[in-house]
Amino acid sequence: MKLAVIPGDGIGPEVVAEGLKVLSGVLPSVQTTEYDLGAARWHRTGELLPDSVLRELREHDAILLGAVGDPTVPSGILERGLLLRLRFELDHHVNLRPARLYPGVAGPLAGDQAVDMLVVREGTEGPYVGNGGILRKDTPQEIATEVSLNTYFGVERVVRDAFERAHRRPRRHLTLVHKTNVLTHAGQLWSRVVEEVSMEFPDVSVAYCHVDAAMIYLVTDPGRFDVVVTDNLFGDIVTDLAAAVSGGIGLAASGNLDVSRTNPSMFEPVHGSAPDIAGTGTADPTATVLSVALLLDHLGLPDAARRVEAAVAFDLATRQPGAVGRTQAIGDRLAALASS
Ligand SMILES: NC(=O)c1ccc[n+]([C@@H]2O[C@H](COP(=O)([O-])OP(=O)(O)OC[C@H]3O[C@@H](n4cnc5c(N)ncnc54)[C@H](O)[C@@H]3O)[C@@H](O)[C@H]2O)c1
Ligand SMILES: CC(C)[C@H](C(=O)O)[C@@H](O)C(=O)O
Ligand SMILES: [Mg+2]
Repeated sequence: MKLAVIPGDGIGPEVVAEGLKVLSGVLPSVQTTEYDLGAARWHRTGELLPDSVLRELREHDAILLGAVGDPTVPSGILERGLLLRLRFELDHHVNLRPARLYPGVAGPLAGDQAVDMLVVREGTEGPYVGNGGILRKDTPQEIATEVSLNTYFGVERVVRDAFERAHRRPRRHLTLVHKTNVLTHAGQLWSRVVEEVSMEFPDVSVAYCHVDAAMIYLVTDPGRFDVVVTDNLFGDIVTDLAAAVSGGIGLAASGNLDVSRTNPSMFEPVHGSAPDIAGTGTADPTATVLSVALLLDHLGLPDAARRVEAAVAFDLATRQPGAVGRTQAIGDRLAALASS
């Protein structure tokens, strides 16, 4: 298995080091190649993602990424020019983001709320495509637009993937999260496609929820969600809240998948480079380790994936309440548990 590794910025390299410890424990044959991409390279050379590097990345079976983004680089340069360029060039149209409250983890919600959901976020369309611009810049008449792109092709393939995943889960329930009462053009397309594809999955029950109300239910009644399918921007926001109600952003994993397998898929924690804690050794590497489990599943190694998840479950169930974790200590423990 040839894995490209992009540690990136801030806590990215810290959590990726622990993810790789766990991965090499369960899959000793893994061959890794590290790519120096991110703020340091941009400062040094002005490069974000050279075409030659992109070509090399395509030769790998998968990519593991830490995080990108740095306070010394103008906002959006690394995010658009590196991270989103990777997702778009490699056609990562399904952004898989599970959120599960593990036993023993103290979530912020009152009572014993169960959280076990899978957000299937569209990854290559929506307002993320950069469709827009600025007119009359730096004048009082300035106009900025970001036009959300939604194609039948793009919506259908992610909705279909979400139904297939819902069909394989015990609860077989799918919720479309959107804002069809206001974004009527895109909303009609998403609703119609969900209705159409649902005909092929009669065993999957379907619900609809406006995104604003979904924020209420994520806090008051998260158990109502099983698979959630949504667009790129709503999915970004929904998954940070889903992470928060599942014990924190330090536990939230993701996979950016090219379901057709034409290009390597990319696995990364949901969180960013966390400049506020970078270098303190306190970043939780669990999100990266759970992203490694998603990677193993994607590569057809479910036994190894389950061992990694079981290691995380055991670690979370036995962590000292309130103790601030140390990145390396958590990684060492997870690596030992997963490979024992
Ligand atoms: N996939 C990515 O590479 C990605 C994702 C989100 C944000 N970003 C970028 O990261 C930078 C910082 O963004 P932000 O502050 O909005 O979001 P962030 O996710 O980096 O941090 C939000 C909060 O969560 C905490 N946090 C994040 N990861 C943690 C971990 N593993 N363990 C413990 N605490 C953790 C941080 O300390 C911070 O308080 C920005 O440049 C942003 O664009 C990148
Ligand atoms: C950094 C940014 C481009 C990215 C996104 O919006 O997708 C991040 O927030 C994420 O959730 O992976
Ligand atoms: Mg995000």
